[in-house]
Amino acid sequence: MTNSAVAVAVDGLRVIRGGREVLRSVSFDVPRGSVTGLLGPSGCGKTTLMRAIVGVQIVAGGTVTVLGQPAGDPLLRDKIGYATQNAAVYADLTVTECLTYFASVLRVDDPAADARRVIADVDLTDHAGKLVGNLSGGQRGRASLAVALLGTPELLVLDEPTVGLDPVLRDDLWTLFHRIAERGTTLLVSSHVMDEAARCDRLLLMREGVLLADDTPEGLRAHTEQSDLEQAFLRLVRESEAAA
Ligand SMILES: Nc1ncnc2c1ncn2[C@@H]1O[C@H](COP(=O)(O)OP(=O)(O)OP(=O)(O)O)[C@@H](O)[C@H]1O
Repeated sequence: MTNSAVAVAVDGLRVIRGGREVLRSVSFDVPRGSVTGLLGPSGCGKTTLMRAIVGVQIVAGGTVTVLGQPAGDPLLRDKIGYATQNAAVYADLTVTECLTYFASVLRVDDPAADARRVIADVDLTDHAGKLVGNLSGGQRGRASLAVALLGTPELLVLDEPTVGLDPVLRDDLWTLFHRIAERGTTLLVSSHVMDEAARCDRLLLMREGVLLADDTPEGLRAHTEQSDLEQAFLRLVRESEAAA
C-alpha cells in the first residue's frame, strides 16, 4: 500500500497499562476509505488501541502514524472524529443545542445545518428537541456518535457504537458507516459482536493484546475454511494457542 492509500499505520505498538503489557507488538495498516472492524473479546485491548490512534494513550514502543502524521499531532485535531464508549454529551442541553454547540466549537461553516445533518444521520430527528438527560441509553449513545460525525473528519474512530442497540438501528448505523466511507472517510469501528464482522471491508481480530488476523471477511473465511466468521475467529484462536 502506498502512503497516500493508508489512513492509519501501526508498527510494533506496545502499551503497558496497570503494569501489564496490554498491546504486544501490534502492526497493521488501515486503508483509506474503508470500514475496518476491530473485533475481539472484552478486555483484549480494542479501546487501548483506539486511544493510541487518537493520540491519548502513553505508548511503551512502536509507532502510530495517522493521515501521515504521528498520532496526537495537533494537525490531526479536526481531522479525526472519536466516539468513546461513554456518552460525551451534556445532559442539560437538548440534542439540537448540544450538537450545535459542538459544531460551533469545531468552527464548521453552518453549525445549525451541520447539527441537523448529523442528528438525521443517527436517526434522532424525532428527539432533537429533547433534553439529552431524558434520552434512553441507546439514544444518548447515538447523540454522542453524532458529535463524532460533525464537520468533515477524514478518520472516524468509533468505540462500540452499536452496543445496546436493537437490530434495526444497528443495521441502519452500518449502512450509514458505509455511506460515510463512500465519501472517502476512513472508519475504524470496534465491536465484540462477531456478527458485525461481516459488515466490514476489513477485519482486525484481536485477542489478549495480540493481533490474530488482518484480513477481509472473505480472506478470513478462505484461510480458516469456515463460512461463519465466529467459527473462523475460534479457529484462529486455536491455531495461535497450538503455536504457543
Ligand atoms: N486505566 C487502566 N488501568 C489499568 N489497566 C487498564 C486500564 N484500562 C484498561 N486496562 C486493561 O487493559 C486491557 C485492555 O483494555 P481495553 O479497555 O483496551 O479492552 P477492550 O478490548 O476495549 O475491552 P471492552 O470490549 O470491554 O471495552 C484490559 O486488561 C484492561 O483491564
